[in-house]
Amino acid sequence: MTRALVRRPGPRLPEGLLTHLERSPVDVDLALRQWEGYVAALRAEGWDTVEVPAADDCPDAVFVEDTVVVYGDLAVISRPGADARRAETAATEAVLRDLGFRIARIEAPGTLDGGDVLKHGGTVWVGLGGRTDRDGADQLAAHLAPMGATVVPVPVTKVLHLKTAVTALPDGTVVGHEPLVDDPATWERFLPVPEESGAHVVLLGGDAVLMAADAPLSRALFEERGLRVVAVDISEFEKLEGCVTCLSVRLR
Ligand SMILES: CN(C)C(=N)NCCC[C@H](N)C(=O)O
Repeated sequence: MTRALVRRPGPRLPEGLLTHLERSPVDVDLALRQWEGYVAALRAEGWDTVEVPAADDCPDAVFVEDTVVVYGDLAVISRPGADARRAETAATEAVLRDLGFRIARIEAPGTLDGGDVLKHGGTVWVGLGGRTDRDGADQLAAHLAPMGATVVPVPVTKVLHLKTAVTALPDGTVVGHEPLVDDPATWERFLPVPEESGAHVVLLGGDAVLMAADAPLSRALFEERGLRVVAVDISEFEKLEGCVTCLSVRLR
């Protein structure tokens, strides 16, 4: 079964944290319609979506990816690097527990955001930067080692999260917008993309990827490689340093 966690945006979305961008007005109604479009796109591709109850007091709760790292049947509940986001994890934990996942946690003083964790084929790259520290990465490595995963820490200095800089295509090629990637040589197969949001793909299964609608040149590159692209408009979330990966957690 293919399922994905999602979390509805709340009325305080425009107050979401910003680190690298200037604040610009966020249209809450448009954001909700865009979120519904995102969820509909997942469903149309065969994903059952499970809603973590909304957290209207937490402006950034819609970015559910940051609250957990799921690996097989294990859910490692994060300890977000931003204090303001710590309250978001409890509801994610409750939902995953109910779904039958084993639960582990990143404990204080370590910090780790799910957006800093890129998994592909048994390797787990963890971005060390403003949100995730060495202790958090070490704790994640200890939780995942019994499952055969290798954690590779990598620096993140130019953007918020590792997955703001890079994600992986279905064949493991890592895609990134070079000016925002600390060290493209980290990955044996690295494909530079011309747009910042072209660096963000959600793997939908097979050769299908979900990406933002505002990266047509990157989309064309992916299509030339034989990928089927589903594009969604997420402009209101991009204003808050979000991207397509942040809005869901795929459970396989
Ligand atoms: C891969 N990305 C970018 C994420 N997983 N999360 C984005 C969180 C954005 C939020 N305003 C914040 O600053 O926390």
